[in-house]
Amino acid sequence: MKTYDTIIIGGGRASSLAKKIGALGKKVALIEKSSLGGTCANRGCVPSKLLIGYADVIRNIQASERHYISSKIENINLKEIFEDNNSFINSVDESYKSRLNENVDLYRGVGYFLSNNVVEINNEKLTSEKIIIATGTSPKEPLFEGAWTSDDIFPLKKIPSSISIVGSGFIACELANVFNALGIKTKLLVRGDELLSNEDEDIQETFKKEFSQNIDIEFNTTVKDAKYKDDSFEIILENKDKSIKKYKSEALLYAIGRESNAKSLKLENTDIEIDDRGYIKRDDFFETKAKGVYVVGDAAGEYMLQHAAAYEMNYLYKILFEDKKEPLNFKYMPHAVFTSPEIASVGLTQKQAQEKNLDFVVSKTSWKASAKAQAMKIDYPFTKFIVDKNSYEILGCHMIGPQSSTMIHQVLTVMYIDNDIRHLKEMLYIHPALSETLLPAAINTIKDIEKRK
Ligand SMILES: Cc1cc2nc3c(=O)[nH]c(=O)nc-3n(C[C@H](O)[C@H](O)[C@H](O)COP(=O)(O)OP(=O)(O)OC[C@H]3O[C@@H](n4cnc5c(N)ncnc54)[C@H](O)[C@@H]3O)c2cc1C
Ligand SMILES: NC(=O)c1ccc[n+]([C@@H]2O[C@H](COP(=O)([O-])OP(=O)(O)OC[C@H]3O[C@@H](n4cnc5c(N)ncnc54)[C@H](O)[C@@H]3O)[C@@H](O)[C@H]2O)c1
Repeated sequence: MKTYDTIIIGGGRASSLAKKIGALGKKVALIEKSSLGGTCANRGCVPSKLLIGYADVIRNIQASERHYISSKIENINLKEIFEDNNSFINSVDESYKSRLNENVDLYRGVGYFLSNNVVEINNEKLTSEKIIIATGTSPKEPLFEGAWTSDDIFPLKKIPSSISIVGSGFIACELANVFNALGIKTKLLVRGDELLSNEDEDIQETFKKEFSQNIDIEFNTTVKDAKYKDDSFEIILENKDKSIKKYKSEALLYAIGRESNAKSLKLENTDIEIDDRGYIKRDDFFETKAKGVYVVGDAAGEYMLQHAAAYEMNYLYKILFEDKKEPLNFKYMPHAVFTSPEIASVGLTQKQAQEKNLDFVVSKTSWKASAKAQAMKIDYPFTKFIVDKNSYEILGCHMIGPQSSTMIHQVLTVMYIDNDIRHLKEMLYIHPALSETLLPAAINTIKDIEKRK
């Protein structure tokens, strides 16, 4: 049996953690069953955002008429686009591997527990007083044979001429935007009548209106049957009103959520407990029910976001190696949806603030006061603030419009340092940068609070 200072199971974001611990001169065993870099780098955030880069250029060209410029896309070289993306994906493992140091022993294969502090990998037994589980999630399986999940398009083996995407969350909307922009006939199949149902209702409403202008969406529908025959699916949809629709689509992709990878860990050999969704339980210091065994990132089933996973892993490092004594408390977890239109959000939605019976004001301010925003010649972008009436604390902020994911960082900074919306009113803005749109948004909110005092 080999003894290590730390064993890490799952080499996604945690491969950086392995490198950091190795740099302290400690021996680390890093166990990865697939490609280093995990979901985000190989089949998630990065390759999907690289594709969104192409989609953004196409959307701008398509919208040029707004600026009295006639333009026509002559050709979209799908082969080059996907080859580029595939070659990035093919480089990820090597790139992560090259960053590891001599103290990290990389084991390739599925790691699992024999007991609380013994892990088996490829018939070798490893032990450590510190074991970190960072095994992430996998896509929920498609309901029909031959259908894809997002894992099947990163890398993409065959470019379809048409694709149907089931789902209405982050992945379905981001990918529908990409495929549609690239000129691949795209249909989004939604079982209810909402898109991005976790967003604030005002954001959802504007998003649905704008997004539907580009994307062919079938709401209130279920795939009753899908048979792959002669290079395409024959899809039968049953709508809520029981009507039936039949059509063909070359590809069918399911983006209906993700599930825990905990099953592969043989946790029945340990004291580690899982919750009713199959995610590993932990305390405030990321420790599972087994002493010295920790769980971080998607494997804990809390946020499913790369920035959350990265933050947690850095924090665990501080707990284990830098004497950090306080638990990590994410008061505000931001996210963005990289679609067209783009959304960014942090904190409570209006509905959540109401459910919590908080004493708050809501403001919704168009970006149109800014010349830079006017220059974009689009009407819908706005910022919505939900702010505590007594303390001026920002409880939630929701944006929809170009570069929202960047713009929201100004709000995040205030929330992080000293959460009081009055800072956004008092600070100096470069005129007429897009961020300046936060000034009237803050002024409106504060005016509203003061009116009610
Ligand atoms: C299409 C898509 C787009 C996304 N876009 C974004 C985005 O824009 N922004 C964002 O914040 N998040 C995004 N995410 C989510 C993000 O990818 C995850 O939150 C992040 O990857 C979680 O990191 P992790 O290290 O916890 O897990 P993972 O990256 O999933 O890593 C877990 C690793 O563990 C390995 N593993 C599992 N079980 C075992 C075992 N028993 N033995 C050995 N190895 C094992 C897996 O092979 C994997 O490499 C996206 C996800 C997808 C699917
Ligand atoms: N920009 C980002 O940060 C980003 C991008 C992509 C993914 N992610 C992460 O990846 C996670 C997974 O993304 P996702 O889109 O798969 O999950 P999701 O939870 O965002 O959305 C899943 C959707 O599928 C629908 N659904 C579930 N079962 C269904 C069924 N049987 N038939 C039809 N529809 C069904 C749900 O109603 C929901 O709208 C997200 O939670 C997110 O944290 C983040």
